[in-house]
Amino acid sequence: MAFLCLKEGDDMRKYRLLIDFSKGFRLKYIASIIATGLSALFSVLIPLIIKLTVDSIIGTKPITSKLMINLVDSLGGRDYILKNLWIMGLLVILLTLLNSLFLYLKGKWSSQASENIAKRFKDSLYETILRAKYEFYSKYPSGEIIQRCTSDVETIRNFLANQFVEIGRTVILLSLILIIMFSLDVKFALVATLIVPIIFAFALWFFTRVQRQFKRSDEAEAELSTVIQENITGIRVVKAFAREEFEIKKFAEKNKTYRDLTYNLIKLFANYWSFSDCLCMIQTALVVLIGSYFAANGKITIGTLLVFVSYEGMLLWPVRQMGRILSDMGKMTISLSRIHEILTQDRENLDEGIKDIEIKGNIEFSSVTFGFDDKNYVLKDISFKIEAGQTVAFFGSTGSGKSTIISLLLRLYDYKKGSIKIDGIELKDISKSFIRQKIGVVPQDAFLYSKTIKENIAITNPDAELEEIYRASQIASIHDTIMEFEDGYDTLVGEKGITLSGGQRQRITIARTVLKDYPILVFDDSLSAVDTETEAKIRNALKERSKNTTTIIISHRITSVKDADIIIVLDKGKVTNIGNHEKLIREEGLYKRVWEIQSLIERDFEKAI
Ligand SMILES: Nc1ncnc2c1ncn2[C@@H]1O[C@H](COP(=O)(O)OP(=O)(O)OP(=O)(O)O)[C@@H](O)[C@H]1O
Repeated sequence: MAFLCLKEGDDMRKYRLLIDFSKGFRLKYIASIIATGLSALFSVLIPLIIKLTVDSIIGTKPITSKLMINLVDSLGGRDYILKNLWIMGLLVILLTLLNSLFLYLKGKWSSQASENIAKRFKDSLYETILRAKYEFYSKYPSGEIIQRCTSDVETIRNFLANQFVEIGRTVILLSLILIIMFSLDVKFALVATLIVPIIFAFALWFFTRVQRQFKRSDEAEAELSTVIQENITGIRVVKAFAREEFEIKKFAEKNKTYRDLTYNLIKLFANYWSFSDCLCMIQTALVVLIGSYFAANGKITIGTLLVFVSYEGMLLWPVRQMGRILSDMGKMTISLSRIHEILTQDRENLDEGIKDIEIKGNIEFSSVTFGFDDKNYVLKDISFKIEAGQTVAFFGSTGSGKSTIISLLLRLYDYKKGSIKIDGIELKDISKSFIRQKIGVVPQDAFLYSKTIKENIAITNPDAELEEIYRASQIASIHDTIMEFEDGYDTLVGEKGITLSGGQRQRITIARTVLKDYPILVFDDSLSAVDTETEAKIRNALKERSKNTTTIIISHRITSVKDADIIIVLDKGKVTNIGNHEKLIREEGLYKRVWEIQSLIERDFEKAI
């Protein structure tokens, strides 16, 4: 899709974005503007027909316009129409109907185009977000991303559906009205437009100023939603720490700020509309008073007076709206920039690199140094070697860099210094999607979708037979628990479904990972909520399942890592000790210290029971 190919560039690029995204719907917009032009024309003709009737059919003023002469002739001539005045009434009804028809078509076409453009924006944003480089997710908070995909797109959709075509309608309507007014009577036209520039300037000034208030009110509303969302998600914390009173007060304060800002906005609008109405009334009164004076003195006809009064009504509303539209354009431009910023994010190139090689599971890190930025290194000169089929554990204090090693293995980030080899091939040369299909990770955060347990497990292998799913769950020691649920594997998980314990969630994510045959398996602190006995059962079942799988375990618990072939101890991004349990409990270092403390606690616990 050509409209998806965006690169960073100057400010005009964001408008280019809009043009690119409207591809295929531009004709609809053109048709919509033509329809709006026609509807404006028909509405402008109505007062002229009334003028013709009053001045030249009922009255005796000669008809000067060629168009009107032709019209009267085609309707049967002046005398015939005078006897059948209903013809003019019918003509007015016909013009009103045509006006309505074209207004309907305008709305229909512009909505179709804007809805489709908004859909394109959302699809593209979603695709970019999913394909973005991993850094992207730490750069933009999720709330911010959601806001750009929803309210920013909505601002653009609204502008394209309503204001964009409205600009066309206003320009056409104003042009027609001004041309007709000035061709009917220049002096009276000047009177009829005397205050119009002031009304327009006032509208523009007000709506530009009010944008800031809108922004503050929007922010206050977003804060209110965040408080609700955080407290509902974290209701256990609220209850456990008896924070209800505090949270209720916090909400009430934010709610008050929001109410005050909204109230302020309503007040501002009330002031604006009353003052603007006042200006419009002065303008209309000027037309009626001076127009009546001109008519009484024979300077203009009654029909002309009627036309001006009608046009004044048609003219003032779009002028006021124009101020709003122009300031909304500013709002739309900001939304467009925010969307443009997301759409120009670098995407991951998943396919580039070596594919279709057999991964056995040999891993070698040589002097790898890595930092999320250029100043602070999280991994410093890391070297180790893992042979296919071995179980390796990373042990270290929190923040020591254990998960970062896995991120590098998955090519979520690229290392700049040192070398990582998988089966002798430099990791950077292997395709990202390929390597991710070969490394099964059970992450720290046991995330489950709002689907059934079966669907959650089968994510890694949607074609898996039920028997295979059962087997994976048995390895993860969760099968019996699932069978105890009323709906078994069809039990729904998530907000509308069953509430699972942390350990149950972890074991379901383990079942999900072992359902597929990965040559390398990673358990990133993913057994922390499982008791040690169940953990041992899971590890034994895993060993039995595949002797050739390289298994990487990350844990703070000695019991989780002590049976590993190699334990790699990390401290502040450096490897401090490497060896098996027996070797490490004899060496001075973090492992020995933690082992001593944990053994002491276990002994005390056993004595107590
Ligand atoms: N995306 C990121 N951007 C910047 N810094 C990060 C990022 N992810 C992790 N870090 C930092 O890198 C360091 C190592 O983090 P890492 O998650 O690898 O530690 P860990 O040993 O797995 O810790 P834990 O046992 O608590 O999970 C920490 O100081 C952390 O703050």
